[in-house]
Amino acid sequence: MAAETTFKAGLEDVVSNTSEICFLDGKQGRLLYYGYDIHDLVDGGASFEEVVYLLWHGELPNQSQLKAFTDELAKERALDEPVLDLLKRLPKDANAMAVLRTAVSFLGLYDPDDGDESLEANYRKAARLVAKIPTVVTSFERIRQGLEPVQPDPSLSAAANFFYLLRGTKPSEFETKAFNTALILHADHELNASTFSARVTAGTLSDMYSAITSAIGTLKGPLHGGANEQVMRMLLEIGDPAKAIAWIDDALTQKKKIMGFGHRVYRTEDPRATHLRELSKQAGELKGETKWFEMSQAIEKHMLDVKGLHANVDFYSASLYYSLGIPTHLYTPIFACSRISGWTAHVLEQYKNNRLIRPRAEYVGPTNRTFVPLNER
Ligand SMILES: CC(=O)SCCNC(=O)CCNC(=O)[C@H](O)C(C)(C)COP(=O)(O)OP(=O)(O)OC[C@H]1O[C@@H](n2cnc3c(N)ncnc32)[C@H](O)[C@@H]1OP(=O)(O)O
Ligand SMILES: O=C([O-])CC(=O)C(=O)O
Repeated sequence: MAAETTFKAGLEDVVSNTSEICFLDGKQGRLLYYGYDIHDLVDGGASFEEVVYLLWHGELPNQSQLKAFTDELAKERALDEPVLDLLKRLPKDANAMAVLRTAVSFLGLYDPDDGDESLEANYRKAARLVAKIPTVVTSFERIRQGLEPVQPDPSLSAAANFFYLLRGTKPSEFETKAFNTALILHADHELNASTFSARVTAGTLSDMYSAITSAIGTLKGPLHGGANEQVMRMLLEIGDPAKAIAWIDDALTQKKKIMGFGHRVYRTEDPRATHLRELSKQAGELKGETKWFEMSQAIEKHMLDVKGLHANVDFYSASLYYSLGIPTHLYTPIFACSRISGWTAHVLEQYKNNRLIRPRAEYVGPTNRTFVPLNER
């Protein structure tokens, strides 16, 4: 049937809304949050909390604004008893992203602002989500390991607190700095699939928790946030840097996608990979085990040579997190611990200037068929 509008597979390059939050230049490899280049935020020593504030308010906080904001976030980190109870009752071998999706949906029922759809209430819900998601991720991991969840430490930054909740001990300066950088780099990325899905849900004027639950389910897939875990599984399967090229060639011959490569928007180096590559190198050196970094580098070079594809954000985050001693199945939940800042920023922006998001499909099925009653078929 004649299409009323042009069909673009995967909505490639289709512009769905205006946004002030994130500027992405796929040709130049530039990524800006509210006009600030991520390289400047990282090299200038910004904290993840400053970036969250920027994404929600469009301006960097001054010192007293930042103090009030970090205090607000730190106060909201602990989980209510029913949520901890739920985590204890879930199957111990459940997928960590499925647990997060379930727990976030459940958290909404206990939010004191549940049912209040004012913008002020939605900012408070956003703060609770940013604060509590790392607690959900780490608490379930400890429960899974047969350990008691740890109480959040309000004196620690978001980055340091994550390790504290996971291990019960404070992280090193390098671990905190590396993780803070990873959190900043994953915070927002314009209309990626999970953010789009959050905006579609918010666009029906459904609530914040529904929008974020949609986003978590979307991030989980291996073509999106789930790729970082698949990258590490690939590196572990290869096992030896000397075997990497043959492994990749074999996978490419079988028309398999190599996880951590390619991007819908970037046609050059993903600017986030620049930092993650360096952090992965440093983390490997500090650990005295550089093989995962070396293997990653060999694969990166080969993929560029034979396929012209660059590493994306998920590629070097894998070997970085591995060298930081983080279990592989937590890599995608960690992505969510950061991206929750961008998701909530986009949901708030959607609420402020809402229009239902409802594209069209180009119909390619049959038409004008004659109905035959059941007893005649
Ligand atoms: C946080 C993030 O979401 S970053 C992305 C994380 N995802 C991954 O790393 C998974 C691996 N990468 C991919 O699957 C893709 O590159 C995506 C999903 C990121 C982008 O997909 P699209 O924009 O739809 O590109 P598409 O899949 O059509 O690829 C275009 C061509 O490049 C090839 N290609 C793209 N990525 C890869 C890859 N990782 N390995 C091998 N070939 C690839 C495709 O096979 C296709 O080739 P063809 O034209 O000969 O058929
Ligand atoms: O923008 C995208 O399509 C995927 C991505 O890199 C991200 O979500 O960080």
